[in-house]
Amino acid sequence: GKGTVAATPEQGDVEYLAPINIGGQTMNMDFDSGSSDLWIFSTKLPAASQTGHQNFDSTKSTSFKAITGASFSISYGDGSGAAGMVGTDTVNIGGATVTSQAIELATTVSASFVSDTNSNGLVGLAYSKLNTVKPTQQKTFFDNAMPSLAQPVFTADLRKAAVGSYEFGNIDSTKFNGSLQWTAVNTTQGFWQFSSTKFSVGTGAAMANPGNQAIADTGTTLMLANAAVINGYYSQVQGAVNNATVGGVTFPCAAKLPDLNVDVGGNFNAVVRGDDINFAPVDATGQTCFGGLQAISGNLQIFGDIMFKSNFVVFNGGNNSLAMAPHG
Ligand SMILES: NCc1ccc(-c2ccco2)nc1
Repeated sequence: GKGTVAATPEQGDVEYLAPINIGGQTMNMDFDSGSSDLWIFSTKLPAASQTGHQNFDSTKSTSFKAITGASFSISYGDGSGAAGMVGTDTVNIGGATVTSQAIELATTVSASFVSDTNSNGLVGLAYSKLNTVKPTQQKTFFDNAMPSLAQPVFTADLRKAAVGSYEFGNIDSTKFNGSLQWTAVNTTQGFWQFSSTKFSVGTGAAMANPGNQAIADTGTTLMLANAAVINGYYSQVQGAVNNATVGGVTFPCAAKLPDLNVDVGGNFNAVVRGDDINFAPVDATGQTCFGGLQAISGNLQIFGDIMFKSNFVVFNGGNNSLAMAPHG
């Protein structure tokens, strides 16, 4: 089988939401290739946390089964998190269906999830080894769906301020230009991870970024790269400054932003368009803009939605590889 759902950006492309059906109930969810729990807002939450959200009611699903004694607890890089209980139910994403998918019913969620009323949970699409359910770890939707998918793949087609799509089991060649370029991924840490040891800015010379890795993460808004990339890139942007008050690099909104070229797995170069690196104005005057490329320390970079806006991405769970091509 296969399934396709629309991926709709929140205001400002902060995250992309897509509908899934759980035991007959539709929930708009944040698909996250950087984590591996499918958790949902539920009627088990305090009433105040449920306000404004779609809340899954397990008592209204005839196919829901609790997993006695199972629980989950997850925290994300941005400090947000959720925890609760676990059951199984039928999950249908655009036609791709898993009859006994572990669904994690939140009994507590952090404040930033409560206030993000467009999102009613996450669909984790990284490797199942990262799943937080105890005492028995559970599988992701993609792992469970794979054997019945026409191809063992899912694709992300995320667009700047426009509706895109997530697709399971099929690669829609009308959604990208040219040919897909492939790399193997390193699954050791449970991410869709690859090396990225070179980069260039605009038409500039390639610069080394030795020992660096990156993950493809649809659940992170920005593109988080190490100091070498940040300095190499923003040294080419007139008026770019590290603005501690705002919390990152800003530049004049009128700045002409060069493309960023990053090596993927030593196999190909991915282009992140300059226009996609202009993330948003920092205030209503629209004079100063916040960069979509921001710093992260260490050598595991996080290529989030900013990278996906320039590239159609295929995740192949059959042979643990990943492909990219410019959007069509
Ligand atoms: N990268 C995982 C992830 C996704 C969303 C969120 C989030 C916090 C508040 C609203 O959304 N946090 C982390």
